[in-house]
Amino acid sequence: MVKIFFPICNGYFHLSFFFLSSFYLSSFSLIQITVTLSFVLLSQSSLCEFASKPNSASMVSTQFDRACSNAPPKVRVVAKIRGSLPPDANSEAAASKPAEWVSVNRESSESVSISFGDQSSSRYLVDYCYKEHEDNEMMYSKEVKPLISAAFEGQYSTVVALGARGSGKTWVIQGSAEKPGLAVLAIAEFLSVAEKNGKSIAVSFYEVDHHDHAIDLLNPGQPPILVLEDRGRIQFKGLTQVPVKSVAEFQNLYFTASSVQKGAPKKGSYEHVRRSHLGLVVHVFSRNRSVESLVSKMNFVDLAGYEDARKKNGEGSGLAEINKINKSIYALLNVCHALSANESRVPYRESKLTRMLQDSLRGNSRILLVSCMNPTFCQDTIYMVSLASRSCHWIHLATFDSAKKCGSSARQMVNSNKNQIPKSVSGTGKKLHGSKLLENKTAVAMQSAIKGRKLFDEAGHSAAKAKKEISIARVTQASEPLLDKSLSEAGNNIKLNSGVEKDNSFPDASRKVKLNLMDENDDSSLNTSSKVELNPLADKDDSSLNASREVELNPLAVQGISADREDHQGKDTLYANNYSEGLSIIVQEDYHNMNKENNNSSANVDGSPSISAQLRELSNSLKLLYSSTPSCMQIPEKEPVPLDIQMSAESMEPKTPTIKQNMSADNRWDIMNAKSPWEAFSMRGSGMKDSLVQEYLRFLNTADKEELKKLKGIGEKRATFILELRDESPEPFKSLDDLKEIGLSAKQIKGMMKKEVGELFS
Ligand SMILES: Nc1ncnc2c1ncn2[C@@H]1O[C@H](COP(=O)(O)OP(=O)(O)OP(=O)(O)O)[C@@H](O)[C@H]1O
Repeated sequence: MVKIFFPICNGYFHLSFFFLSSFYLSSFSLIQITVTLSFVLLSQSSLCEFASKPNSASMVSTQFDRACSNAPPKVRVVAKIRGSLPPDANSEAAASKPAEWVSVNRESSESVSISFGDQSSSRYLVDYCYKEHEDNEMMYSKEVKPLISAAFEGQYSTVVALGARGSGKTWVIQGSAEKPGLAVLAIAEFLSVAEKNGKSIAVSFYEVDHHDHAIDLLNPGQPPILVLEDRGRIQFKGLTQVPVKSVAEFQNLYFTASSVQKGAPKKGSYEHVRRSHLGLVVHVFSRNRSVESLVSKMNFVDLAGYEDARKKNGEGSGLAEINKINKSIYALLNVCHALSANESRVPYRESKLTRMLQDSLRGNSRILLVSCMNPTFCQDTIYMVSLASRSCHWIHLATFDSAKKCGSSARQMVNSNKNQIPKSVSGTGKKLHGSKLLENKTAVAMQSAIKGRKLFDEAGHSAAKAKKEISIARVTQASEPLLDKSLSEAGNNIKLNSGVEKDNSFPDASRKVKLNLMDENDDSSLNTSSKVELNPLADKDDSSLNASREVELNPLAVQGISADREDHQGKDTLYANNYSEGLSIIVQEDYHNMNKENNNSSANVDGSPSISAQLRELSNSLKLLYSSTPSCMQIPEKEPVPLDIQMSAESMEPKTPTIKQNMSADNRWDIMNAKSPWEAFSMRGSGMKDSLVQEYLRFLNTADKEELKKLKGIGEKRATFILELRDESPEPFKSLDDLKEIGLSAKQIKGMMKKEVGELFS
């Protein structure tokens, strides 16, 4: 028996599954128990589905959201359909039929939805969409000019153009000599206001390449720019600032530097595709140029074109570059999402670009994402728009659902739920943006679910990788409140079969989801193999939860997803992509439903334990099994055995195979097989070096300020900085390379290590 409840609230499928399960409690009797599991399925696909359904309720939501928060949104997302040159000048433009491919629908006074081709059921919510005939001037006066006035009052801001290749990003940011882009138009305004107010303007121009190196384009040939942080203030080592006094001077500088960067390639030519992000920084100074007199900064970022790596045939540097560039695009969108969700941890350190922009993104700064769209069919454009939309419109999507559920009495619902829910599941006790609404239970659950996971990453666009991305640790951790008791203690074999039955209306909120705990048709019942797999989304009934030594929660059955992807390729690829985009499962205790179920179960006539007790038992067991399973075991490869030995071995006693544990940690296996004492000695030496480095990094990640200062090369300033880094990320140093973040060169790091080791023998 399966009951499904959704949606509950806040744009996430909050599914409560009531399972009727059977398992043997003893070899003689079959007792059926009902187990309640509450899953909060937080998935990008579900977000997208809500994005695709911005009906009248979304209007309510957007208005409601804005009404709840007087402050303008931190991240604003607008779309821009690329314009075209006259047909004879640009053949692709001639073929463009935007009206046929991109549809824009007004959803409210503050949002529009975008759909592509005949996929009118998939719509992406953005704040505004500029059509192909609406030029940069229009976008500038509506979106950018207000940010410039704010810049003179100290507000930092960042304008980012993102999109597929050839979607018009450079056109939007830089423009051409005849048709200036946003950056050029902005400089004119900056100069004019600066003159009136006695302020001065300087610019910097850099690129972040696929190696994640930031290169100064106004002073090329120098080592990569270093991003340093001193008492919360970001400083750049190696980034030139050039004062500008006129637009012509700026244009000259800007266009020259960007053409040098691009090596003046023919745009659109595959071999010469630019695979780097371009960043322009406009610094506003109150007096002369100095850190102290910096009033604010405004950034213009022309991201490298997004390209689906799977489309590139073959391997090699091109593929690796695409992957790296895509990764940094996801990193930026993750940051935007974290900021718009007001999360406590913002993953600035995941890419150089986000580090470069860090001080312009945080605090009360504003971000404008311009999602550039190709006017003709382009799958990458759809993907980019969906990501941009989700990076900030998740909150609207969230309220959409609340509004739908609660009608006009949304506020009442919030209040009525208040008492039932923990204030903060995540423990950070932090508010969400504009969020009285989000005080309700599912909002907290949603916030918690968003935390600790990346929204956008490589897996987001790859079904196969999506499976890997769902880490055992994360899901297991998230399941802890529920999975509380020992299965092995209970000594029972329990099978959980779960399946998703998808129909053609998959993207609709009404898609069918079925989870079975008991499947009588499944003849693989009571499998006592050493693997536990909980697979709540599988088309086939081949997933089971078996008592085991190894626990794996796999929310995306590869089979299911691959099939889905293939089915939808072409016509419905978008759904497949959305579906595969890192669908995450966070298992959480839903107090309400749990109580309800407990009430039912407390009436067990056969005197069997209550459902919650049994559930606790079951979950504890899983936890125990998982914790007792060594996480890193490797079985050495078998040596080929000569035939004669094989034959004689048949008569020999069976032997327990040798199992090597954590080989990489101590090289024990290699050392055992070393051919000479010297080889063994060298191996041991390098093993010791590794562990010393690890110890050193662990020290940097955990020691207090006074202890840190005991290290050679770490003074008051660096120690403070290290502690600040730890506020951002609990483990900022994962390799010696990360020490560059605190301004140490590779040579200095080596020297420091040598001194530390030398000390041991002194
Ligand atoms: N509004 C417009 N009007 C006329 N032509 C345009 C417009 N926008 C873009 N184009 C043309 O479209 C082509 C691609 O534009 P652009 O170089 O800006 O794309 P891009 O997204 O920066 O590309 P890449 O990803 O390769 O960096 C260029 O030839 C550009 O001149």
